[in-house]
Amino acid sequence: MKHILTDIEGTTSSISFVKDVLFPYARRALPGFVAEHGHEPEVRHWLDQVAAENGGLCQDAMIVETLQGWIDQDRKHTALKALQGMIWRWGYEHGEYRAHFYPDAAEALRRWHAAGHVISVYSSGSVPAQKLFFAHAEGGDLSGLVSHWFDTEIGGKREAGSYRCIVDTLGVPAGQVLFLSDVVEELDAARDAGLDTVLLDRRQDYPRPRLDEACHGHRRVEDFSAIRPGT
Ligand SMILES: CSCCC(=O)C(=O)COP(=O)(O)O
Ligand SMILES: [Mg+2]
Repeated sequence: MKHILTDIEGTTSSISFVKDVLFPYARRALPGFVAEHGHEPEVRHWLDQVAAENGGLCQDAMIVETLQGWIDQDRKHTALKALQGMIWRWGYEHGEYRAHFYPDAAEALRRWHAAGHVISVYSSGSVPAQKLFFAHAEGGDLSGLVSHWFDTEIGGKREAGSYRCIVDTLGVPAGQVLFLSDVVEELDAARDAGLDTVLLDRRQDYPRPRLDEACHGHRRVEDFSAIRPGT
């Protein structure tokens, strides 16, 4: 059976949900979260990393400002993603929002799982954030469909080495893994590592279709119903 490795934002779920709901929520909650939890070792570890990487920022207010700037720039920094995940937990658990999934994606993930395909996730969102996202999916908990979770602690999504590490962890030949993403550079890296690839080019996220050379030779689909994982 084929292993399916999927991205989240722009692939299973809309970019707008992440940019217009999750990011602003984290941006607003960040100062209060750092004031309340900044002394906890798990939080302090990431705050100190941000401080050290930015010339030794000495006040939490400066770290918060740096992190808010990164949210505005959509930086996929591991420390920011870890802290965002901790903040989003409260919002999910208190019903502030549910994670958006395109119906075709939720349906295909259920069908592929039932058919025996192994499903894994690779997203810039931290692993705890990914698990929350799937557990609080709009149409019901999807977390039980996923066997393995990967984030940027394994490496950047545009680096072939990350996909080699993922394939090693999965313990299957690279050619048996199908990677789904909306970002061509991520698919290029996965293909360099020997994975099969499909580009998600959803009209809701990318109003102008990416055709021909913009697809870099990756198979292009507009939703999950057109994907056949094979055997
Ligand atoms: C799953 S957590 C919310 C998504 C997120 O923070 C993010 O950066 C998503 O990036 P992706 O790699 O899934 O495109
Ligand atoms: Mg994406």
